[in-house]
Amino acid sequence: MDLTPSQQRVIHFPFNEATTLEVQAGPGSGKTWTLLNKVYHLIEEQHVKADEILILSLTNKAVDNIVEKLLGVYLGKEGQGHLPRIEEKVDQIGIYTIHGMANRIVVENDGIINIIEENGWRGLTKLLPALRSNGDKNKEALTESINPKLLERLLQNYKVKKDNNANSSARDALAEMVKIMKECKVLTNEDLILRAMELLNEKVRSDTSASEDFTSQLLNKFKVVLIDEVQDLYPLLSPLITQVVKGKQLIMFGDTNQSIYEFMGHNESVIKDLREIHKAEQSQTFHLYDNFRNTPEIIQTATQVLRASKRKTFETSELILKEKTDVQPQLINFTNTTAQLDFLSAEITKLVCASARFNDISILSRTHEHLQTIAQHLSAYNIPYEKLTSQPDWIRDPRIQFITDILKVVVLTGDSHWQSDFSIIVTLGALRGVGSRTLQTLYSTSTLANMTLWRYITEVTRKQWGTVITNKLKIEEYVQILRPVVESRVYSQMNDPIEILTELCEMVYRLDCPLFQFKSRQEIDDFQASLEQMLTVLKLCSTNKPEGISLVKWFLETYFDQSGIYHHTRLASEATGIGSVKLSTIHSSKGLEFPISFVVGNPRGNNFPMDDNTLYVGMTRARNLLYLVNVNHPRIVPWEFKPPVNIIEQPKFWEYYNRDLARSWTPKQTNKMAYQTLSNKYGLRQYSTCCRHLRRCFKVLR
Ligand SMILES: Nc1ncnc2c1ncn2[C@@H]1O[C@H](COP(=O)(O)OP(=O)(O)OP(=O)(O)O)[C@@H](O)[C@H]1O
Repeated sequence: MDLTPSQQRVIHFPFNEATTLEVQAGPGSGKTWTLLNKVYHLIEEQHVKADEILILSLTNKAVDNIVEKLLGVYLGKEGQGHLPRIEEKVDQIGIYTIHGMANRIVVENDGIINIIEENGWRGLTKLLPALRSNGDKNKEALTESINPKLLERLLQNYKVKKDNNANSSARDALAEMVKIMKECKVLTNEDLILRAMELLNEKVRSDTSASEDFTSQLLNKFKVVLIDEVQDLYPLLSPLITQVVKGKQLIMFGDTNQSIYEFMGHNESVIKDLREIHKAEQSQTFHLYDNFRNTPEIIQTATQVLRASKRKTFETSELILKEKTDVQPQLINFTNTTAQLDFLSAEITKLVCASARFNDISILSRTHEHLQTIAQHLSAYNIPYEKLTSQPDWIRDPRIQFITDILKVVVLTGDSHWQSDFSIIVTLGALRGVGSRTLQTLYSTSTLANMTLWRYITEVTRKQWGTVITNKLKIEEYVQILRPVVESRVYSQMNDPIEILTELCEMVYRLDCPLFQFKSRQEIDDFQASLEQMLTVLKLCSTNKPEGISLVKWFLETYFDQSGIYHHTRLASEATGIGSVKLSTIHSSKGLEFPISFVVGNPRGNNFPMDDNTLYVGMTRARNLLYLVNVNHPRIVPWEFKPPVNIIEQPKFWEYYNRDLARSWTPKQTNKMAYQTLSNKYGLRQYSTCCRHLRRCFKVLR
């Protein structure tokens, strides 16, 4: 692809330390493409070394995308023959998510840490002393029925001193929570950023010019920092990024209309901070507003969603735009979920019969729950799909979190660098019959005795545990099952992923944990899928484990990053098969594009209007065909849309579509007969109802 004059200006912007280049760009204007070419130019023409370049983004997916496409840019320019040299060079570039960078700083200085997940919050709620509201209904107080989400919010407010509504006993309890989290080395994502900032500041104060560690390198080695999707940064991140950028060349790319994390705080203040790092005369702003992605019909409708003041007013004649298709975005509303789901599967079938590929299609929704319902429906029709979540499903599965915590207990207990009771609290607290009172008593008496919780439950006899604990047998059983494994250190010697997982599951099965009491076949299938993914990541770890560390420890230290690699490999290998429809939240679809997108609202859910920017991001992911299904937005008004077309009857559109994707196409490829046969055979509503009925019978028979 030839670079446009505006892209060229960014790429040829001279390299000078302590300068800022801000690139403001619209959707599909080639921001990422320009960033990649800029990196190539910095290294090959402006003589900046690969390991002096730092690229930061907010999501793992954006980082993966950059790594993969950067290899593509190099290969395009230098040819396949240079692959090993190119890979080595791209490897040297520092490409991180901001949390990934913070994590490296903290682990390098403080050792392994626990980033708190759903099960962790649940465990912590059990440690809260039983407090009652002080009677004032307007004041938020801790009660016995506090849920994990509420605790997370209360703690967050407490830390930023916004807890004026909490009563004094609630405040004491929150102070106690903060103390426990500190003792157990448990961090929230916000804590991680703040701790990284503290550590970086400590380095600034000491002389680190000769140090080789990562934290010092951040300050001294890198010369250029490129930040992608700068509109997604929120105020908490600002001090850390500002410190890293100081004195270097900052090149930031962003589109304020795609800012979708405003609930974390205003992005404008971050942009202001970044603009002020270097002097105004050392800063320049360039614009990219061409649109290579969306059809004019799509971008026009998407722009309509923005307030008039936010719309960029450019003469269309100045811009590079795609040709018109004459197929407007398709607006459709359903009053119930079944009808919506039936429409999705029927329309996907139609699209595929009309020459689209499964891989071309994305379904974007606001919530994971809605996507899960859609996923179940697609699997009933055997339509292949893939979820594009920022975190793979298996990591978010509470059962897998429990298994991983048990693995931490058996592998890390007794490790001198790992003085954390957290996994024990979380796993004990998840057992049947182990309530708040038991957990609180055990934890406070072990702290008083100056012992870790593990030492306390294994060394102090149960008679001494006190009378408050009524379910001592349960805890003894836990000790009996885990103790031999902890003491024998058997897991540290295992190298076979299947053996590790099998042993682990057998051990977990012996613990009486309600999480493993499945209520439906679907739950079993979901858990099995998660286990399979965990196994794949374990296998991956066994192929890249360095010398001198056990497989399980390597897994515990790196599974988060490794699962990203796994996810990626799976998607790549999939490209050769029949492909799959991509299911994603709008937030996770950031930076991606798809030939066809369905942006769907949930007709049954809490259907508050989508905010302008989120909807704008969702709509601008579509290259050629956009469906707006149950989209609830004040500026998307039905009477401004033409009635939906029968897409299989639009040969001109399919000619355009295939040309845009550089695929050859003849009208014969649109197979109306196939669609007719399928819909006659399976019907729409009938098939779905019958299918659900069959699944229910099947479950009973099993
Ligand atoms: N100079 C060019 N000529 C032709 N196509 C281009 C050019 N630059 C970018 N493109 C194409 O435009 C599309 C959008 O590019 P890219 O994904 O980089 O946009 P973006 O600005 O990052 O979008 P968004 O902000 O919406 O994520 C891609 O398909 C890319 O290959």
